[in-house]
Amino acid sequence: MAPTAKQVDSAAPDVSGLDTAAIEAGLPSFDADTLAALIRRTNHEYWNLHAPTIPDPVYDRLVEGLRRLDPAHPVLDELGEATPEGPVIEADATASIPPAERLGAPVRHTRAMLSLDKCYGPEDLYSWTEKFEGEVLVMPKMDGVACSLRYDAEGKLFLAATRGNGSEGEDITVNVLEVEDVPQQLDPAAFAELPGPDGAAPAVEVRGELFMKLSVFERYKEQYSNPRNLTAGAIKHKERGKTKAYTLSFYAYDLQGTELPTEREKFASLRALGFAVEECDFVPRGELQAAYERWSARRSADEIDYEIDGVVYRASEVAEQRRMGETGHHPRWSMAYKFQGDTGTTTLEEVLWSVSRTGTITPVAIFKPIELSGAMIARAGLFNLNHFDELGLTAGAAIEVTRRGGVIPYVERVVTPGAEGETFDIPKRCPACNSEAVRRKKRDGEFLYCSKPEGCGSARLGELQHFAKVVDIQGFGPKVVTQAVDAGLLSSPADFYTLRVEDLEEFDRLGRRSAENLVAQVDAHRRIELPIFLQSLGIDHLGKQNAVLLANEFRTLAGVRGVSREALLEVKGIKDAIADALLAGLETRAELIDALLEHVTVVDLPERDPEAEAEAAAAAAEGALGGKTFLFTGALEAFTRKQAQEKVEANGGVPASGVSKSLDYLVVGAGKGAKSSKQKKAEKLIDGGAALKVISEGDFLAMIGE
Ligand SMILES: NC(=O)c1ccc[n+]([C@@H]2O[C@H](COP(=O)([O-])OP(=O)(O)OC[C@H]3O[C@@H](n4cnc5c(N)ncnc54)[C@H](O)[C@@H]3O)[C@@H](O)[C@H]2O)c1
Ligand SMILES: [Zn+2]
Repeated sequence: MAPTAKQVDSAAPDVSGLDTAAIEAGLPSFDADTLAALIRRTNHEYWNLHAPTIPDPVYDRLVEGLRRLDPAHPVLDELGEATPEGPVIEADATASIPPAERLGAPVRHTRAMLSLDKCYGPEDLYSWTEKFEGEVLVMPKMDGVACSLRYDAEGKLFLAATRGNGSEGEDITVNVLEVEDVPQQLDPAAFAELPGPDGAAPAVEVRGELFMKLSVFERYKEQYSNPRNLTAGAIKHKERGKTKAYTLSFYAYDLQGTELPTEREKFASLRALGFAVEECDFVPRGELQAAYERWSARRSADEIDYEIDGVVYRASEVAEQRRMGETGHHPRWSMAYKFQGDTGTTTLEEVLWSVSRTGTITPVAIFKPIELSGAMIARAGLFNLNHFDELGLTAGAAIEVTRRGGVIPYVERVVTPGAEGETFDIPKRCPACNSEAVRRKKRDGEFLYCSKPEGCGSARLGELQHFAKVVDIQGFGPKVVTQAVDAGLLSSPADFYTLRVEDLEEFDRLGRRSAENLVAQVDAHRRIELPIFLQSLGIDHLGKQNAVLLANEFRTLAGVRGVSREALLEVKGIKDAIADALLAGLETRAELIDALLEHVTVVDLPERDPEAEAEAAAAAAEGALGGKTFLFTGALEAFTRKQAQEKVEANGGVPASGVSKSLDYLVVGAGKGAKSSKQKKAEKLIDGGAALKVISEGDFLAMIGE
């Protein structure tokens, strides 16, 4: 027995609880079944409930993800609206049924109304336009309800149908007759001139979008969430005579059934036939991205009276369209470039130059954090030098930022330049290794490169991992560090301290939980003991042993930084060559040290007290803690709990597991926080006469002579 729909559903993964953030985080790792289940769920929410729960760009990524993993998946044919109940009527056969009798009936389109292929940036757009010859048509991507209109041999409208699921739509003819924008009779002169196939009369089909102007929607905006939903409701109204009052509009974007050779001629004909074609343009190839940006700017500035969610490009030559053909999903000769989620305006603070492992030096805009499509964004890569030059960034400029594909932060344009007009220069040298920086032309624009990428990239990866390892920031294996470097998030060890959950969770197979752990790890290491700090810098000859030696000798970071060659040579074990290497290393790392100090506190050693040192040395020799028991409580600052226990054991003491009368010392951490229950219990015992002592972290360190 074939499984019923219900059984199939219960076998599908449960995705009902996933919200936008969870979906975005999981996208890179979802399998085909999960993607399919999510697409089914969000389709239903969007088309049937008219209540989408995720932004369109995220939905589009789900579809794209599934198309990549399993192009033949049945869910990909289920996109769109559910077909209404009842026997399906062929489009041509509707002509013999009075429109009023077929309102709401399912209608089979003569040719499927396909979806559109999507691109998310200038790279995809330009590589698509390289696939054909001739002019490119650019139109707004209207956010309304797709509609097919069919005219008979006299040029009279006999059918209007929705797109539905692409192959079958819904009859809306009687209602469309109430839409003034839709001609019921084509202009006879223009119609007579249309070239039909092989000299026959053309069977004209006009496709376009029914929509409601924003100025009209004003009247309804209290009761309806958006003009598209209201348009859908108005055009499918089951009661006669109700549609007219909504004053819907129609944008014609496709004329079929004629032998016109170009889109230019088709659009001229549409106008002559009586359609009010909104703006559309034939744009030189070099200006396709600019056309997108112009529509985006006009939309942000409220200069257009209808909702659009992107622009649509189309190869104008019909011969090229035929050559390219279509997939089951979309024509290959058209491309939608959709606006990406929210757009926001913020203030540009700085431009950093981030060096990838392979030596590409990319400008990164740093701006005042803004929330876009549910995430806080504070930086955006600037793609290539052409984009950087075109933007004309100045410090303090108001910039418009989007998330491409609903995810990737992108600086669209400068809204107003900064008051001071301070510009940003393209660096002459690689910020990572100081080798010369060179400009090179590639297919998709000009880029900046480090002239010595061999040493540059791998050396920096090593430096970053060395830092994380020495400071004991866990979780930053080569995979994570590599991705962070490639994303422009990490180029110096100081950058660990500015990593944010939102950035990391985008990484391959990472997810929110792990991203949070990584950031927590970094946060837990904002106090670094001097010897560890010195060792973390990755200076030649400044390994663990010499770091401890220098720290013990010079006590403070300032002391180490200001050390003279003579003073260094007086330290036992430090010879000429090593002293020189250390001094040179400290100098080249000066910037790094300063950058780190903006995020971390280096715990210096206490000032030297020769007497105490002698005592401590003597005590250490016989085991300073003499078999006493120690327990630690509260937030320890100078060492971890594990290190504390090791110190107890190394100095002849015994770590205890709880507060009791037999405990000798309770060591209270120097970190802030409420009194612990251990400390309260210990104080009670002391009040009751126990010999137990409560001491500070510092007292403990003094006992063991540190
Ligand atoms: N957020 C969600 O949960 C959710 C769920 C399902 C669908 N959606 C959204 O619904 C939309 C429908 O998806 P799709 O892939 O079927 O459509 P699409 O995005 O591929 O666009 C195709 C449609 O664009 C319209 N269009 C507007 N202007 C046009 C022009 N100038 N030229 C050609 N076509 C033009 C046509 O009606 C056509 O049917 C998408 O935007 C998708 O993101 C969202
Ligand atoms: Zn370099």
